[in-house]
This record gives sequence, structure tokens and C-alpha cells, in this order.
Amino acid sequence: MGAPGGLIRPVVCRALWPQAGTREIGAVGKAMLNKYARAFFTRVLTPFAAFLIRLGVSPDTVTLVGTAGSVAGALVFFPRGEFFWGTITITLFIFSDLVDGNMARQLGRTSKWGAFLDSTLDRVADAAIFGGIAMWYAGKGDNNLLCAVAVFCLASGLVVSYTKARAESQGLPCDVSGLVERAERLVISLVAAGVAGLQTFGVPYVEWLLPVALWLVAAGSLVTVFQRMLTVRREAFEADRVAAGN
Ligand SMILES: CCCCCCCC/C=C\CCCCCCCC(=O)OC[C@H](COP(=O)(O)O[C@@H]1[C@H](O)[C@H](OP(=O)(O)O)[C@@H](O)[C@H](O)[C@H]1O)OC(=O)CCCCCCC/C=C\CCCCCCCC
Ligand SMILES: Nc1ccn([C@@H]2O[C@H](COP(=O)(O)O)[C@@H](O)[C@H]2O)c(=O)n1
Ligand SMILES: [Mg+2]
Ligand SMILES: [Mg+2]
Repeated sequence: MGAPGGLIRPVVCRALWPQAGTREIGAVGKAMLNKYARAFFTRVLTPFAAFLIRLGVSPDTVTLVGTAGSVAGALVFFPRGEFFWGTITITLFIFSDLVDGNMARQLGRTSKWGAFLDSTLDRVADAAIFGGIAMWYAGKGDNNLLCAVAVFCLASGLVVSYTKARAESQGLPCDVSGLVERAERLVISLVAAGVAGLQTFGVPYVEWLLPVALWLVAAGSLVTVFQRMLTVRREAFEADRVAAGN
């Protein structure tokens, strides 16, 4: 998980920038879904997480199996244009990303390794999802422009996440999620892909949804990269100023 809600005290940042020592990021720092939907899904998924714990399953196993299932769903179905079944498969597995952390918290075993594994494998699943869509448009979907937009979604999504990871590795809080973080990227793309996939069953007028979603995610991710970069730029300048004693 990125920054948990509540009080954040990054040790390095505090040393560099004492007045930034206590930051309430829970309310302001999260995009819409992470802010509102996460609490709901936490309540819904907690009994399932408890059930897996009773079976002796570890959070890391859930992280790994969830990613493997999402990647398989994306790379088996999407390149063939089977968007309905691809989306159903990915959706079944991708909620593991909300279950693994829930299990770790119930066990009182949240760990730095778990946080690293969770975030790193998020990138793998995201790459497979947008890569699978790009492969469809590069092949039978036969649309170079949409292939490029899907590749842009893939790359910009990675950059969105990288901005935060790189800032935090320097002790700079990146306490703005921006317009489109991971949950938004996935919900917009997967809802559109799933509904567009109903075309296979003869549902008319749905095929335009996926292109629209891709353009939205691409534009939103670009805005988000700038939002995060500007936030980190401000914080980096301030930290440098304080370190220089000005
Ligand atoms: C007509 C059919 C309509 C169907 C409607 C279905 C509606 C479903 C609607 C909503 C589902 C909403 C689920 C939203 C859950 C959001 C909760 C949330 O915010 O979780 C966040 C979490 C990501 O956070 P992490 O902390 O684990 O990871 C961080 C993240 O990777 C950061 O990346 P960044 O944001 O910066 O790019 C990193 O920086 C950070 O390091 C890292 O820790 O959640 C997720 O990512 C998982 C979200 C799951 C989203 C599931 C989407 C599935 C939705 C719909 C599928 C619809 C299927 C439709 C089929 C249609 C058939 C007709
Ligand atoms: N295998 C794992 C996965 C996650 N964690 C911890 O949970 C946090 C992420 O929570 P989510 O609700 O977003 O999944 C993560 O930062 C870790 O602290 C873990 O310990 N092991
Ligand atoms: Mg998770
Ligand atoms: Mg995750």
C-alpha cells in the first residue's frame, strides 16, 4: 500500500524538514475510490480474509496467486479480443490486492517486504492488463492508434507509481494521489472492457466503451503524473531549502 491513512512521520523527511514532521494525509491524499470504496471493500472482504487465515494461507501467497491470476486472465483472453471473460477472470483475482493487506493487518504482520511485494506485483498486473489490450489492437483488433493509447496507459501508469516510490525513497512525502491512481485506472478500464466484451454475445453499441476508457485513462494518468511531479518538486525545494539553513 502507498501511504496508509492517519499520521505519517517519515524519518528522513523529519530530519530534513522538521516542520513537516506530522502530516495528516488520510483525508486529502487519496483519490476518490481509495478514499470511499476501500472502506466498503474492507468490510466486505474481512470475513474472507479471516477465512483464508484460518486455512493457513499467508498474505504473500494471496499477493502472488492474485497477480498470477490477473496476469493470466489479461494475457490469455485480451490479445484474442475475449474481453468479457478476460475481465471476469481478472476481477476475480485482482481483489486479492485488497485481501492480502487485510490479512496482514488481521495477523498483526504487516511488513516492509509485504509492502514491497504488493506494490511491485501491482505493476506486473497493470502491465499485463494494458499490454494485453495493446496486443489485441496490434493484432486482430487492427488499430495502431488504440494500440499506442494502450501502451501509453501502461507506461504512464508505471510513471504515476514511480513518482511516488522515488519521492518516498528520498524521504519526500508524495501526499497527493492525483486524479487517477491505480484503483481508478483499473475500474475505468475493466468496467469498459467487460461491458465491451458483451459484444461477443450480440449486445449492440458497446464496442466504443473500451476506446473511450483508454483515452480517459491516458489523459487522467498524464494529469496525475504532473500533479505528483509538481507536489514532489515543491517538497524537494522546501527540503533542500531547510537543509541549506535558509
Ligand atoms: C454493467 C456492469 C457493471 C459492472 C460494475 C462493476 C462495478 C464495480 C465497481 C467498482 C469496484 C470498485 C473497486 C474499487 C476498490 C477500490 C479500493 C481501492 O482504492 O484500493 C486501492 C488498491 C490499490 O492500492 P494498494 O495500496 O494495494 O497499491 C498501491 C498502488 O499500487 C499505488 O499505485 P498508484 O496508485 O500510485 O499508481 C502504489 O503507488 C502503491 O505503492 C501501492 O501500494 O486497490 C487496487 O488496486 C485494487 C482495485 C481493484 C479494482 C477492481 C476493479 C474491478 C472493477 C470492475 C470490474 C468490473 C467487471 C465488469 C464486468 C462487466 C460484465 C458485464
Ligand atoms: N503480502 C503482503 C501484502 C500487503 N502487506 C501489507 O499491507 C499493505 C497493503 O495493504 P492493501 O490493503 O493495499 O493490500 C502493505 O503496505 C503492507 O503493509 C503485507 O504485509 N504483506
Ligand atoms: Mg494489497
Ligand atoms: Mg497493491
